[in-house]
Amino acid sequence: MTAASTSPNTPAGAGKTERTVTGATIRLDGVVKQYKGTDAPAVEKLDLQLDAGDIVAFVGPSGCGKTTTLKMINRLIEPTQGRIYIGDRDVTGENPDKLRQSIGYVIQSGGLFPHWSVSKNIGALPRVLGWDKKKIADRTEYLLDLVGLDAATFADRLPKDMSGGQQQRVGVARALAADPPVLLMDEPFGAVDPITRVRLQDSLIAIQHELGKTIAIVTHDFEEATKLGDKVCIFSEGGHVEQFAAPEEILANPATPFVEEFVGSGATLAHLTLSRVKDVNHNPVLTARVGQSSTEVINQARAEGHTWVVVVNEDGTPRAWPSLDELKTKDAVSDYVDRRLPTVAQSATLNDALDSMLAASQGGVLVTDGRGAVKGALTIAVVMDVIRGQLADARSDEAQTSYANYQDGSGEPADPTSAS
Ligand SMILES: Nc1ncnc2c1ncn2[C@@H]1O[C@H](COP(=O)(O)OP(=O)(O)OP(=O)(O)O)[C@@H](O)[C@H]1O
Repeated sequence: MTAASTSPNTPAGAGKTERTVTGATIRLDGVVKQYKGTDAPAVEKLDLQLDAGDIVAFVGPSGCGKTTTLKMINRLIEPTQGRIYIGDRDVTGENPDKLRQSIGYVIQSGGLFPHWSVSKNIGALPRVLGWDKKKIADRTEYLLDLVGLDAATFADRLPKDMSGGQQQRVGVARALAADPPVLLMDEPFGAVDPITRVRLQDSLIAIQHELGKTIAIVTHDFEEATKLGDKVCIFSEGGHVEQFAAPEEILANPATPFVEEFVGSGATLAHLTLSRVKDVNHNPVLTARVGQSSTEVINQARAEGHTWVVVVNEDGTPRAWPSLDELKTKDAVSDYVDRRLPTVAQSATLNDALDSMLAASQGGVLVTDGRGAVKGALTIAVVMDVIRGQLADARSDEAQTSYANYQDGSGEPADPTSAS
């Protein structure tokens, strides 16, 4: 079930090409949940298949049954009827504690044990499974690196001494500790600020590209759903599936009036969330290291037509982006770190890139790979060009009477072929 294979499909969404899949298919077959003492089921007869290696985002109005559906997969909530399969296993009758050892679970704010260090939190399930100390320590280090935290700095910290975003990263590392094929995430990024949220989303996409788990994620945010989801499942009351499709398909062809209304007037802008930083041209940058001769760097930058450079660490992560005039003030490239440097991952959307520029009051943003190394820069002019193009396309699709072709009083567009 966890053998590596290559997905035969290349679904849209998080920008997939050929990739490793270690996840398992999740299948809900006629699943019903009726809570005791309620008149109507919270989830009525749900049939749903989440393909191995996909991220599936559950969205819909409050109370429609998203969380109930998610928690039935790991049996934190017991279905009233129906069967649930993970891979070939019918898990409906399995011991729930055992089942949960093979399903990662991430909740808002990470849900860490507050009095345990980061490494103790991550090693919790491996210890229950009887792994030896060395294997647990190696796995912890690997996972901290995977979620973008330095093991030497964070392994012994208590959750209270970390930011919300860092705690959430540890929450993801802990959920992946025993290498489960399935990861369930319940509003994982609901409690962090918007910039941290974008970083965590990009991190999840990078992790998913590396691991290929099957991930179900509940979110209130349609934009987040379209960014993360290979497929988005839009629920209405009673766990009724209004549409289950790739985000592009939902935006282009809403299946029901409910979906149309849910997606709403934000649909045009939501298209922006489907354009990724990696899909638009970004400019090359010249990188420099601390201690390099400023004259040398300036000469090279001039020869290549740059007016500024990016000072990077050994691993390629950026420290600062001084102009050539700033470089000139010192003999060697300084070790200054600019804490407000705007960066976006290649998997980020153009919306994210714009947010990042606006938050830093800059006309550009550095583009980084999954591990944070600088790959180039994106300017506001490039983003605006793409937005203009998309808005023009969206408008021409709307086939409405426009200012230019309106004929007085008729309410109809003028016939462009008739002479008047
Ligand atoms: N333990 C419970 N007992 C009775 N009813 C419940 C229980 N838990 C949830 N419900 C009801 O079941 C329905 C679905 O709840 P659920 O939490 O799955 O919705 P949701 O879509 O995740 O909502 P939200 O977005 O607000 O978190 C709601 O009407 C809710 O009030």
